[in-house]
Amino acid sequence: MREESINLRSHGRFEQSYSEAIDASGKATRFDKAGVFACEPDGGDYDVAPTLLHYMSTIITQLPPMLNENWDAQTDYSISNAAFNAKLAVTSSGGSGYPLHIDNPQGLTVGDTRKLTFILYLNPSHSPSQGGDLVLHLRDGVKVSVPPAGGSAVAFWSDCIPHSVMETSKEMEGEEYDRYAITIWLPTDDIRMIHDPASPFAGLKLD
Ligand SMILES: O=C(O)CCC(=O)C(=O)O
Ligand SMILES: [Fe+2]
Repeated sequence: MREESINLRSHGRFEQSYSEAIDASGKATRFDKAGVFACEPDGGDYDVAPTLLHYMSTIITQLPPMLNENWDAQTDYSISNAAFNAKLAVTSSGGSGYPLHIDNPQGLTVGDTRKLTFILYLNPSHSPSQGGDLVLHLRDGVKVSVPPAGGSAVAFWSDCIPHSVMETSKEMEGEEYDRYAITIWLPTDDIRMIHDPASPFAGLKLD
């Protein structure tokens, strides 16, 4: 899938990636993420990236029912397989990263029902010295680092888990060190689960 991602890139399918910062009044401002480029693969990419598209459709159809059968009555997150969005992102080698953010900070105020962020890393030759770890900022200052090693996958709540991507190493430049990841966001069918104050992760802040 890394090869397919590189081929999509050489077909000009990646664009500068941006994020939104939310100020105290709740207003969102866009800013570019330096050295990060993204592509939203769709059916038209099938010829170039068939494995990626099969993978995406397998996650979208199989992950929600697998998760949903495990919830109990109090915590039924009702992950949906009716809709999704997916993004292939490359974070360039040589010092690029993502600032601390929450994927779905605004939630229902902007009609965003994304609940689960699922990421698969496409970096089979990753070594720890390349940097680019995903860092999840949990309660009580607990931070969990996930190296973006090929084949590793991580999932977290889109509406409440602050996370960042550490800079890729400035000493290791070159295409072979570019950090590829595919992210799939799954919404919930139960909108009460978005920014649910009863969630054990409610109220985590970006600091
Ligand atoms: O690639 C990663 O590890 C995280 C990406 C991310 O945070 C995002 O796309 O919102
Ligand atoms: Fe994110």
